[in-house]
Amino acid sequence: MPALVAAEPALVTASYGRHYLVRPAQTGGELIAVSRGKRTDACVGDVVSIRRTGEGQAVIESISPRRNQILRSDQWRSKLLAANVDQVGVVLAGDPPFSEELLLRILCAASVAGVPVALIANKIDLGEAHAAIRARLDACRALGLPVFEIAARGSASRVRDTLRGWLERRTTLLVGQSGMGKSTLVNTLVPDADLRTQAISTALATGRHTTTFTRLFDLPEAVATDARLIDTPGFQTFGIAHLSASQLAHAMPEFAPLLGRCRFNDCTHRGEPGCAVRAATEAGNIDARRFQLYGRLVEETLSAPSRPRP
Ligand SMILES: Nc1nc2c(ncn2[C@@H]2O[C@H](COP(=O)(O)OP(=O)(O)OP(=O)(O)O)[C@@H](O)[C@H]2O)c(=O)[nH]1
Ligand SMILES: [Zn+2]
Repeated sequence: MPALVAAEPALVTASYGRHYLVRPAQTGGELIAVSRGKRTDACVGDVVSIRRTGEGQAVIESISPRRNQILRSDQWRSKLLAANVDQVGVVLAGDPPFSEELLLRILCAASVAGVPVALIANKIDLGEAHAAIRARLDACRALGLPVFEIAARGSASRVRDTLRGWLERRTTLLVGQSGMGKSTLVNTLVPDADLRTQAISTALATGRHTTTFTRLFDLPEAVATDARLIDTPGFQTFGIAHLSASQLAHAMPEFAPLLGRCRFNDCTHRGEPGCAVRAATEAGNIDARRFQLYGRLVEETLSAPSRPRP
């Protein structure tokens, strides 16, 4: 049957299971979309080709090539968080204490995707808890990661002033362990986020009004110019089964000058004799905590029976 409706480009602005919201480039607004056939792997940030099927509805026919994609995966399946982003912001806090292992997983996934990361240390009003993570934040700064310090529940204008320059003219993927205050931050940056979330919940019939889906917001001009924010549900795990041991080693910036200097070409920098990375750690030139966490991640990658390749 010939197609009666022309295909048009659109941006995926929300995803929940097989249901999407898409914004047609020509008309703006939002349509509810499903993907055609069995391929349901569009994600927020994708540029897709759609065809309208009825009032406010469309099918996704194809996905444009991505310039990058951030995904998490276990040994069985991988889950796309977002595509075509300029940067990742990791929200963390001292209370509850953030997991440094979880942070390293995100850093590795973003590094392999070629996407820069900044840390957003929240809840600085909790003086003691914030002081407790300061040394770890400094270790990240020493590796070249920007670290912003905010109190999302405090002054909105201060939060905006701190983040504006970093947000402007970019698409930012915001991720975080549950409880770090990411929702509070999103509401500070996008004042009508809750209302819009409810509208999306209704449209996608998610049945819940919390962030159980990923969505893209345009930041108000008053907050940041030409900026988009992709909010993801908070998580407690972040699988990186799609990464190889070598990719993990290359995702550690402090290993870079040492790679190729170990005795064995295929050194995984755990227990092998003549390992230059381990020697540097023992000499105090590499942060021992990060080296230890890296070892854990490599162990997990090497013991995974098979890795899904996206
Ligand atoms: N003291 C303090 N508490 C904050 C701040 N920002 C957020 N919180 C609190 O931290 C708790 C978690 O905040 P949420 O914004 O719900 O956290 P979330 O990271 O979105 O958590 P999930 O919904 O589980 O993903 C809430 O009780 C917030 O009120 C802050 O700047 N200072
Ligand atoms: Zn080595």
